[in-house]
Amino acid sequence: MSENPVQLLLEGVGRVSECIQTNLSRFFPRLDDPSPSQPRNKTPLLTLSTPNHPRKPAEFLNKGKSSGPTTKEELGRATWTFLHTLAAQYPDKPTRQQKKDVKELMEILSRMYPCKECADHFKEVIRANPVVAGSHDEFSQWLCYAHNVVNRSLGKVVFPCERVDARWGKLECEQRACDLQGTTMDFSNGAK
Ligand SMILES: Cc1cc2nc3c(=O)[nH]c(=O)nc-3n(C[C@H](O)[C@H](O)[C@H](O)COP(=O)(O)OP(=O)(O)OC[C@H]3O[C@@H](n4cnc5c(N)ncnc54)[C@H](O)[C@@H]3O)c2cc1C
Repeated sequence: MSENPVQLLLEGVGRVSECIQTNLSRFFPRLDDPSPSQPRNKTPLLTLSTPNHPRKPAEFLNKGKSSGPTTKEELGRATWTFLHTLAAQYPDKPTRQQKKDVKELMEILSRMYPCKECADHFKEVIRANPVVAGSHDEFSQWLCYAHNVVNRSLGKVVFPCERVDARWGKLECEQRACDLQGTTMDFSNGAK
């Protein structure tokens, strides 16, 4: 038992909390319990973090990320990961529909990206540099260029686009099951 008064207080509150939870859980079974009739693990609904109980509250809700609202930077990194991974898997010979979809996706992003100043800036970026998506190489290079325009405007280092395929490989997926299928015949009438 610790002699530190704050520690003692926390331990006391922790015990009261566990007692309340044990009693409450008799009235409110956990939704994820596969069989209410079987004995369940006693996982408290709420835990306090003390040196003796080092569980972090809400850890399970937010794996690997500090709690709190998503920042502009986190959103940006996640979105670039999505976009560059999409480009890495974009087929060498995309279908007409895939070329149309990828352009529309960029347009939608420039209207609906959940950071208004970023969306407005991206609108200008794609207006000045229309999407080029006739092949995997074209689209991944265009995206790298567009990302660099954003990088420059934020005073960040410009990425060497000849290394884009090394940085953003295809998604790891058994037997390439995640690859987007393209076409071996191009019916696009030269549309890029
Ligand atoms: C469409 C869009 C518009 C944005 N507009 C703004 C804005 O106006 N204002 C603002 O503050 N933030 C904006 N952001 C967020 C910003 O771009 C960054 O994502 C954020 O600042 C975090 O930057 P970061 O340094 O962690 O790396 P990020 O720029 O997020 O890049 C992630 C990783 O991608 C790699 N990378 C970097 N450049 C390239 C490239 N050219 N090609 C390929 N890979 C590359 C690097 O390995 C890097 O670590 C925007 C994000 C998006 C998706």
